[in-house]
Amino acid sequence: MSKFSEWFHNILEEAEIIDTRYPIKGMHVWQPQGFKIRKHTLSLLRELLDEDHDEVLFPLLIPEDELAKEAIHVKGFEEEVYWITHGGLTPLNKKLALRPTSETAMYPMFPLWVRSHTDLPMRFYQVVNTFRYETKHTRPLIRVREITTFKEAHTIHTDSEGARQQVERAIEIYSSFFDQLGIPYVVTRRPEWDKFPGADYTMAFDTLLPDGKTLQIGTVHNLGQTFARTFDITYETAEGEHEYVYQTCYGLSDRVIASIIGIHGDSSGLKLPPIVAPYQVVIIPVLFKKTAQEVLDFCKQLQNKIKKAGLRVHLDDRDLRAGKKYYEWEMRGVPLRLEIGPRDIENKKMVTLRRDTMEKEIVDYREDALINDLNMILDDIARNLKEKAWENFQENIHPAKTLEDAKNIITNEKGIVSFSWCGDEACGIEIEEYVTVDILGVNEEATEGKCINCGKNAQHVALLAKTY
Ligand SMILES: Nc1ncnc2c1ncn2[C@@H]1O[C@H](COS(=O)(=O)NC(=O)[C@@H](N)CS)[C@@H](O)[C@H]1O
Ligand SMILES: [Mg+2]
Ligand SMILES: [Zn+2]
Repeated sequence: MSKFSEWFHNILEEAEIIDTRYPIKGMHVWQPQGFKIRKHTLSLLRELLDEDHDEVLFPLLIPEDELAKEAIHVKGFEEEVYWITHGGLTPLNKKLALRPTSETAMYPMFPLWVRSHTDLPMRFYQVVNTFRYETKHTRPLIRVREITTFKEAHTIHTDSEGARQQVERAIEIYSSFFDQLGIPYVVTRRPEWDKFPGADYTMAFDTLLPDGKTLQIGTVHNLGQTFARTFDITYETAEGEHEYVYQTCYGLSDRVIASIIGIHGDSSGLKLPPIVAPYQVVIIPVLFKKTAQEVLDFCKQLQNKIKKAGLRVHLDDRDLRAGKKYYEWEMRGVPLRLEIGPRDIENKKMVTLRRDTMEKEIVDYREDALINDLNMILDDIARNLKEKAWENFQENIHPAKTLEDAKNIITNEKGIVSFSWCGDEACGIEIEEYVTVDILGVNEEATEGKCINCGKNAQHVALLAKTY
């Protein structure tokens, strides 16, 4: 996968995921196949969030003075904000920002919603497009200027313990989400110098793409009371006092879909986890002159049976060579293919091809157990995709004893380097400069050992990697 970037761009085009020919850099079109994958990914995410969040929808535009209120936050975004300056031919007396994220759209409204401690906790999320004028190299789904699939959650709590617990809860939700997609990840606390602008601390999910670079696929921020003070979000305590609230926010984006494609894909194309596949099963009838009608009739009722059981199934009865059909559905990543010919019907057999292993099998066609048999295979495909992805991920985490080791690993193998770190900012910046990549953060406390750079006692096991 040394040519991962080329492979990635090709498969987006060939599998008709998105069309990057839209005439604005960093903004792309979701085509039907990609849109379906996105739709199924989002329905899985909503299922997880709807447990204890309420979905809302805020305006896209943010008044300039609201955006500017939180100094650190606006500093972090001032180079990335798109502005609206006119309504038709009329210049606006107040510029309007396109949301880069929605803290400054939502938080001016929260004082109108939050009155008493009995109103809390509140947990909202929205799935919207956000806009960031990314100056670094844009890449489809990975670093875009219109983030079309931005899920942002924003929660409000009476005390810091509530916010801390919500951060843990968000990490559980994201872990379950990525686990169901078979995407491996490491969770770290971002270094002070790389946290979300305005946050007390940032927890981040990083995965690894086949070119050995990590991709930040989700972040959870503990905002403390910073935004509450800026936007005057207070609640009345049981004792009739007024206290500032504590907040968290956590976000995911199109990068989740980039990871599904990039991590599970292979040289034949997409390999989709059944849970997000537009078609989970494709039926290919093997047609000969004499028996074509009989086979087609059989496959039609097979398709109806599978559809009725709630599986997404497609019958490809086009007048095309079978081999052409096999190539296409393998490229589009359909998890399971059934090939049905006249002899199979006679012998009560069917030929299955699993996209994850590319293994063909002749299995019994068991009329009454068919749906169960198919679900067993699909579940096994999901499990196998996840296992293979985690194996590969873990193989690419390398411990480094010295800075030299770290630099060599990053230069030769890329991947993720784990090392002992004192946790001191100046030392951390020195390490980043020497190894010329980012410290992802710390993900567990170190008990013994010396800092890889300054020799002081190590406080943490830290990770570093070349990132997107
Ligand atoms: N230009 C971009 N293209 C694609 N995904 C992006 C881009 N910028 C950020 N993301 C993704 O969006 C996630 C959330 O963005 S963020 O800035 O870290 N956090 C927020 O905006 C907070 N308001 C939480 S919702 C990031 O973890 C990253 O996965
Ligand atoms: Mg950014
Ligand atoms: Zn150190």
